[in-house]
Amino acid sequence: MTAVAPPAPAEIKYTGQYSVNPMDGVSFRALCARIPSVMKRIAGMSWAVDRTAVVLLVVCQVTVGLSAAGQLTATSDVMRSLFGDGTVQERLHQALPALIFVAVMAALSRTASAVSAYGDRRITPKLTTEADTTLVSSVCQVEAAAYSEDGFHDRQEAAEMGVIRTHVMVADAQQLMSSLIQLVTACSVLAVLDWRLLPFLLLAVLPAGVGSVLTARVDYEIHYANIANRNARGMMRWWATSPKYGDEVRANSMSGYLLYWYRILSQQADERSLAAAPRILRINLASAACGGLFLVATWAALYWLAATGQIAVAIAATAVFAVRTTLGALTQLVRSAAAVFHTSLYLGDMTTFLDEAQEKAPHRGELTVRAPLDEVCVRGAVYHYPGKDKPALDGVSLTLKRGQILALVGVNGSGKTTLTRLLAGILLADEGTVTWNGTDLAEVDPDTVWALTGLVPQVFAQWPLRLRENVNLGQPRSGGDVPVWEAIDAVGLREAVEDLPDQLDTLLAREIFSGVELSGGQWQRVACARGLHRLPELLIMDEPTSQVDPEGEHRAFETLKAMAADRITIVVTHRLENTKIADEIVVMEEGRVTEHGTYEDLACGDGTFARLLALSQDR
Ligand SMILES: Nc1ncnc2c1ncn2[C@@H]1O[C@H](COP(=O)(O)OP(=O)(O)OP(=O)(O)O)[C@@H](O)[C@H]1O
Repeated sequence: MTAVAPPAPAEIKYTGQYSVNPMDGVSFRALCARIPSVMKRIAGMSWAVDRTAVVLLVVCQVTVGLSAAGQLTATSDVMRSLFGDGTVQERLHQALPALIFVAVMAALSRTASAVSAYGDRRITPKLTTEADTTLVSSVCQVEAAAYSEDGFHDRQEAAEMGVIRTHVMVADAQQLMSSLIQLVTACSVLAVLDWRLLPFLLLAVLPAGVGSVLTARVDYEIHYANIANRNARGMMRWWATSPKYGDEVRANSMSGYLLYWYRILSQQADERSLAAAPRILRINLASAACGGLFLVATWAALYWLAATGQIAVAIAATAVFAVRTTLGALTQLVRSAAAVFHTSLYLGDMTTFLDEAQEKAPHRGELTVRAPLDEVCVRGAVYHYPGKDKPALDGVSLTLKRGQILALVGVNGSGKTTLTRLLAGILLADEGTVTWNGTDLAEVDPDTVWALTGLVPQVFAQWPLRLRENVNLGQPRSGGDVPVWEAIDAVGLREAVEDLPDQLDTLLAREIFSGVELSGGQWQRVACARGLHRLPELLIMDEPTSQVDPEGEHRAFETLKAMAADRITIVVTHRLENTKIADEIVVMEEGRVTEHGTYEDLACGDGTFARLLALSQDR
């Protein structure tokens, strides 16, 4: 077999309504004007997580600033004494108190800086956790339809960067504050010495500030252009490295192609970064050249003032310190302002996404539904997935009564899963209604619906939790472990669980130290046990036994029959023999119900069900 070179992955572009970089066309002034509002937001977020630490930070910043002013003023006294009259010993003796004061101020400044770093360490982890959990909970709470919207996941990826930036946010804001305070104090001292030096100094650092903001903007542009690549790369990384898919990757010799794909995606992102490098170099060179020029002018002005006798040599010597302190504070100020600005870009994405998630959270109504659930009724339901012209459901009507088992069958893509999502209120119909006990789900608080629902989906989660929580999903029923064992018995898993090292306490995640892995069928039995453990009013099982052996499957369906009287049960299945347990079978085709009846009616008829049944027995 000749090896064929693999096709390169398509260039992924972040497109659609949200693909426009929010920074495009925004003026430099507008960019700088964002900084105070970002500082306010950072202060607000920090205040919310740790007020004491915020107060500590402010006190420390003020202390650092005041001690800088004290050091400068005392330095001026030291210089005056050193350049004054008398012997060297006398002049040194005279300068001693001011020197001691400088040392005390320096110690105070260092201590305040250390305490301030402590304050930062107190706030930052809480802030990051807060931002992270807010993001996760917002995504968990959006209407399920939002997941199908174009670019939703990409915007979530962009928002993740805002969370990551919270690591440095407080440190950046704190440096900005501290350099601002130091600057004000140093400038005041310098102004008292000779105000004519100030404009030169400002001009010396301004180009660095402009350069930093422009560089931050270019960085963000690259970040924005790479969002889709990062998103796809992250998913690919997980799928390629997760042990769950390790066999498939190896036995199908996929590693080569996956790595090739992963590398190309990374290279596409790198190319964008490299293309921007010359722009950043030009910005940095220009800002360094302008800054250097003005700095030379500052020193020249100082020299000229001293040489022409306009300021005393002692003052000029102090001015050297003041210029250095001011320069340091100014440089720090522009750097941290640029960093805060940089952070603001990512925080902007995060808050935009959180606002979007808030908008997409269910706003359905205040009505509630309560057990017992006697009837679920679908009337003329139509549903389109976002961006799709063809409806996934096209005018479905049916009524389900308490105690009834309904089987949903049909070819792949005929709309069975979508119908179950509407019945459980996960999706709302575009047209028509779904009612529970006569109440339209569009007006009901969805939490009250889901409190009465148990869903075993086709693709179920394998939670990295202990076995107990994998069954009760962290919602234990009264009776301790008894109901958990009952659910485990109902799916025939007791023996396997008893063999586990810690039984119900066993962690089901091979990737985590001391965790164990179950077989595919055992995992599916656990998923079924979850649905049964909830004793729901509406139980939906979508292909619940596709990986389970015949004995387990038989047992699961026997259990369903035994439990059916107290609920409405829906089973989606391609194994048509299993539909014998159903009181009614509904056959779906292209989003419509085309046949319904009992197994005997449909099997003896000449419709789709009979055709599919014959095919399933034709071996
Ligand atoms: N999240 C989604 N976003 C967009 N389209 C979707 C989504 N889920 C399903 N669809 C589309 O809706 C149609 C019905 O899908 P559905 O999953 O309901 O079919 P099904 O009958 O359950 O199929 P299967 O037997 O394969 O499970 C299909 O055309 C499918 O492509």
